[in-house]
Amino acid sequence: MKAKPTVLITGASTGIGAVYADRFAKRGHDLVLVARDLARLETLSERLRRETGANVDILQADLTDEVELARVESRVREDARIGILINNAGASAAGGFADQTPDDVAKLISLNTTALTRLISAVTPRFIEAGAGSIINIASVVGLAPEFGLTVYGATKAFVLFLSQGLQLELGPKGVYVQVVLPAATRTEIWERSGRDVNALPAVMEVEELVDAALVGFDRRESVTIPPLPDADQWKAFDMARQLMIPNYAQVHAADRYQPEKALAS
Ligand SMILES: NC(=O)C1=CN([C@@H]2O[C@H](COP(=O)(O)OP(=O)(O)OC[C@H]3O[C@@H](n4cnc5c(N)ncnc54)[C@H](OP(=O)(O)O)[C@@H]3O)[C@@H](O)[C@H]2O)C=CC1
Ligand SMILES: N[C@@H](C=O)C(=O)O
Repeated sequence: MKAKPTVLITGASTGIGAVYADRFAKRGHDLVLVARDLARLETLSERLRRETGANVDILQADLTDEVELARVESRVREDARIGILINNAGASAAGGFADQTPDDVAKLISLNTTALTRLISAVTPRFIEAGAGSIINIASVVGLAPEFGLTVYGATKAFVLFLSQGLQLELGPKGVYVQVVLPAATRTEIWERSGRDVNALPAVMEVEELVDAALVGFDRRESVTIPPLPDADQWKAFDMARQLMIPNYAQVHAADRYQPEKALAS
């Protein structure tokens, strides 16, 4: 029987990534776990080896560090057993845009977008060659809602959504499946790490429920999975409205409302 693909998960030391690790190990996959906290990665990998018999490798890396990121890129580029890449590592930042320093902002962009994109870029040629492979990108509903006030974080998640949708169009026909997952507030350390009190939120999903729901979407080969959204038709209508505008962008002239003579008259 053909071996199940190995799953490389970034941000696997805790939270959403650690639950993905648990679920894929229980489904019979070997794992490569990536994060900075070696002790936590070891504790998790020992448990998963013991409980499931999975082979679990650890890659300790700070994905905002170019040299350490390059090691993870080499691994996904060269290890032909890795057939599923889960780009989960991510962080938020305390305060609003004006409270965040240029360094805070750069670090957030580097982790949430640059590292994620570089890993996809490293793995893609191999997946295309194989005509198979899956990429799961963890975005956020915050990427759809500037109203939440997490401006740079939300912008990175909007990037992840757009990137994933573009990759679905480009790589889908080549046999590569790309899923983007948009959780809403989920009980993990991200809140405390970014100076927010999770208990002050109006509704919080437990992390196991979030991951199990995202995996239902994965098994259905959904392109966009929004576990907390009760009515899937709302997303479909939103995406359809976007697509309906596309043919209207091809114009030789600016719209009437921007014609200077008409603008003056109105
Ligand atoms: N929880 C929520 O409410 C929501 C979360 N998300 C997204 O889900 C993903 C997972 O977040 P969540 O589990 O909640 O957060 P956690 O803070 O619980 O976990 C984040 C994970 O990313 C790792 N990580 C953080 N910084 C780095 C780094 N520089 N290099 C490598 N690994 C790093 C952490 O490990 P270590 O510290 O060991 O490096 C940890 O394993 C993120 O992309 C987040 O944006 C989306 C919507 C809602
Ligand atoms: N993790 C949250 C923000 O910090 C979210 O994406 O809802």
